[in-house]
Amino acid sequence: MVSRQRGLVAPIAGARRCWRAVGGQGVTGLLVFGKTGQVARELQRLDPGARFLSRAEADLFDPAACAEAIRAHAPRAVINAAAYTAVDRAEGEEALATTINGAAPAAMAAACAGLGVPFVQISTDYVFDGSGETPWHVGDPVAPLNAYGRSKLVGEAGVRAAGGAYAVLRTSWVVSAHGSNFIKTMLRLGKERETLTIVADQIGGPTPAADIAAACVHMTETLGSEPEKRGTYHFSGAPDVSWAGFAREIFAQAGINCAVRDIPTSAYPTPAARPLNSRLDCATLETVFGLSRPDWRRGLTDILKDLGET
Ligand SMILES: NC(=O)C1=CN([C@@H]2O[C@H](COP(=O)(O)OP(=O)(O)OC[C@H]3O[C@@H](n4cnc5c(N)ncnc54)[C@H](OP(=O)(O)O)[C@@H]3O)[C@@H](O)[C@H]2O)C=CC1
Ligand SMILES: Cc1cn([C@H]2C[C@H](O)[C@@H](COP(=O)(O)OP(=O)(O)O[C@H]3O[C@@H](C)C(=O)[C@@H](O)[C@H]3O)O2)c(=O)[nH]c1=O
Ligand SMILES: [Mg+2]
Repeated sequence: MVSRQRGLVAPIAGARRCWRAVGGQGVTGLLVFGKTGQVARELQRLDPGARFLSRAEADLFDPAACAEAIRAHAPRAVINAAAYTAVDRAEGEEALATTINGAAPAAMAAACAGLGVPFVQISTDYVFDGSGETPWHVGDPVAPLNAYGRSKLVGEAGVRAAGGAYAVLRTSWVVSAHGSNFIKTMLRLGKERETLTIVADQIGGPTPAADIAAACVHMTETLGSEPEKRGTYHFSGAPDVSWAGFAREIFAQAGINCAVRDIPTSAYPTPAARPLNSRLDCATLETVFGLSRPDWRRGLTDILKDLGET
């Protein structure tokens, strides 16, 4: 479990005191692309002294401008929490998604490598084709089923090619009190309907954005002194569950009286195909960075409290 209160944050806070303000652009030296997204907001909560770049300040559609922003801020570390995340819309906008999710992180990673500072890129379970039932290892073959997954894969390759002290952190099913996500959709629909039909054959790990933010910060800290830990890692909440099972737990914890009926993916057609098996084997992250899978049920409790639902 990533401890948001003690284990993880305290040592980071200690390390933070050693950092000096860089060019008046944030006091901790951490530069984050993204300001309004789920992970970006949790990073703000965790490290309010970091510098967060909005789309107006750094548009990922302009990768060179993103690299220039990094050089201008001269940060101690960079986390990319911005991305094109509209999975279905990406089917009709793959070139746009590929610039934002592919070329921009590649340019950021190259700028970070040039400055010798750590860079963390967040990627996705959607790089896998979802076959089988065993959890995906980091070295398993990738074969995305949709445009979003392909665009994220381009980003992964670009970040690796840049070298430097990078980490590609693949996560899945991100949830928080902010932005749009499955918990918020279920709260809305569950109050309107008596029954919902939800796919029960897509299995994965819902992951609280707060835990991803804590993991990213911890990884930038570690990579600063141990760049040999660069690489690709998996991080998802436990236990693995279907979307239908996830919906049931949301309604149970929120006290919403809405029945969930299991359906197969084939009964819920969407523009983008989604993987059935999104289970991620997160063992390497635990071995190398000491970060274990957070229990998403506890994260859900926190999110419902944040939303004023409980
Ligand atoms: N959401 C999920 O379920 C999952 C997400 N991920 C990955 O995790 C990371 C964080 O995702 P999450 O926090 O959910 O993202 P959100 O969808 O909540 O937020 C996306 C962020 O990216 C910004 N953004 C989008 N396009 C641009 C652009 N052209 N230039 C600058 N900023 C832009 C948005 O800004 P604006 O407000 O201006 O639109 C917003 O801040 C991403 O890399 C994503 O691929 C991985 C697995 C699952
Ligand atoms: C609203 C609804 C959804 N569903 C299904 C559709 C889908 O398979 C699943 C989840 O729906 P979403 O739209 O939240 O799924 P989606 O936006 O594809 O979520 C993905 O986003 C990207 C960014 C990622 O990287 C992935 O890890 C994953 O989190 O629930 C139902 O079966 N019934 C419903 O009533
Ligand atoms: Mg979505």
